[in-house]
Amino acid sequence: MGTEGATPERRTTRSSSSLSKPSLDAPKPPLSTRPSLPNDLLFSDEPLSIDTLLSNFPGRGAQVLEILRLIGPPNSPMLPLLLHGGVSTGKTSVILQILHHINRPFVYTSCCSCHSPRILFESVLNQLFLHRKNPSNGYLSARRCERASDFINLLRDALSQVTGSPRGKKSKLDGNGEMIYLIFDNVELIRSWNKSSDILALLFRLFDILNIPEVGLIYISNAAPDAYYSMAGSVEPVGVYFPDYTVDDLFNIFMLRSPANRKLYSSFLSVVLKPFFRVTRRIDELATAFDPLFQKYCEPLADLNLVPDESMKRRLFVRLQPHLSASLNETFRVPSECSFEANKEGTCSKKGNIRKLSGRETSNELDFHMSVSAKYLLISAFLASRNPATLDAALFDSTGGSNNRKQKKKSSQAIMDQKDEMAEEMLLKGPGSFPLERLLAIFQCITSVGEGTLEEEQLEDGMVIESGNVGLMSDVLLQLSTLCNANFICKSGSCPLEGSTRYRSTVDEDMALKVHRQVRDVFVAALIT
Ligand SMILES: Nc1ncnc2c1ncn2[C@@H]1O[C@H](COP(=O)(O)OP(=O)(O)OP(=O)(O)O)[C@@H](O)[C@H]1O
Repeated sequence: MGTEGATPERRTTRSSSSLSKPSLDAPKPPLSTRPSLPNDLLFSDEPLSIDTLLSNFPGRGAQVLEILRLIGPPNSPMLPLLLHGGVSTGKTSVILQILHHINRPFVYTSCCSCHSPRILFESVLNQLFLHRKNPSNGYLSARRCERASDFINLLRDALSQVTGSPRGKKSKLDGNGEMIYLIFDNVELIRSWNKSSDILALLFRLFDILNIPEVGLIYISNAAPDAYYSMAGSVEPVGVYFPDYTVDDLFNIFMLRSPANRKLYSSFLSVVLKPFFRVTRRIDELATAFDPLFQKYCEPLADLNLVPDESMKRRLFVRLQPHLSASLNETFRVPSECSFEANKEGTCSKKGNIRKLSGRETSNELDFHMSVSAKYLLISAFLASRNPATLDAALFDSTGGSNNRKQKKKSSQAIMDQKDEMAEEMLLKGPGSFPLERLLAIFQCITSVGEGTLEEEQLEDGMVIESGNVGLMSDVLLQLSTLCNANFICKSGSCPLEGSTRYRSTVDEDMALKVHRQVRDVFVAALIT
């Protein structure tokens, strides 16, 4: 039951005992699935102890404790939560194991397998109605839940049955209501659905719309909270950020999965982890690369229980080295292409959207054609998303940047220091949104600096694409719309105060650098890196 919306291979059936509070005499029937834990360590229906929970997630202690604090005791209402961070940072597995630990009922729906509002609505309702569509619970098999109003009505009915909260009345948590959590995973994918803003607005306003304190809402997203800030109702979700793992975190995470011989696996990790860390920090990608490499590493060993000494480690390493390079190339190549494909198709693939690369051996080639002004616009959007607006005055002058080369020489050290300080903060927050005016101002600034380069490129190409800055500016809105359609820039809702649309760059540093290499502007390079 309740597998719609969930990634099927991750879930097993949740037992009824795990769904009702231990204090209740008669356990309620199951509501949704107990997920099989993604690291395959825990399948037990017994609640997890806090120690087990924490030890299952190296590097996530702070997030686990923070979420537990925000969820609170069994009968206390909670504010909606938004768990956000990069791909494979443990958001889903952490929240599911937390619910296993606190042993409370929940409904889990992943937008990865929904594709449309109807499937999303029905996934939630199916879990709540135990897949029984019949007249007695008002959920008819012939009826498709297409409309938001139907969804809300049916959801209220189902929730009031589950929580004991009176239908249509504002209930007060008095210890009798059963707390239930609705989890919506990968909500960033909704942004590529039809009428995405309506459905996002509905989901993020459920707290206000339902007004049932026994319902806890938990959203999980790869995108940062301000992608949704205009969607939230009067109550904005409380954000919990899942940063990328450090190399030590990854070592501890992989040691959890280690085979019988921990010393052998540890010596293997000490060889492979650092080079791979420069290419990817994603656990799924690392695991895919490490499994065959570990087999290669062990091949010369007759006894797998052997504890390798230093000379043995060296021999194993030398033998592994060619496989290591090949595997590194493979890991580097495949996801970069996936990531680009995802962008090109305007889809936001679950595993291929955000790459945190620190490797610099990237090709200078873009596999597609883009006009010069589109390239500058893409770079401008990247800068606007990555740099706080407060730095603009320091980075770009009011003359449109024509004095920037000189100014940069004088104050580059101060600016770079300021940039360094802010870089870390920006990295933590993820790409920010910006208004059109700011994008145009940056665009104007960097195109006026890059005019010489532009002419060169036009001659190289053998045709005149645009003539100077005036030409660049004239079709900038057209280019913006093209970049939005190609998903290099996305609209991130409108500012409630100004009412104007805001944008966000979706490209990573690697892509921005490739584009920059094509326009070859020193000033831009200094800004990006
Ligand atoms: N700290 C950790 N310790 C052990 N395993 C982890 C940890 N973090 C993530 N994993 C494992 O990495 C894999 C991906 O985790 P998960 O799906 O929870 O990440 P996510 O942030 O929800 O990813 P996405 O954004 O793609 O949905 C799972 O197999 C999970 O068990």
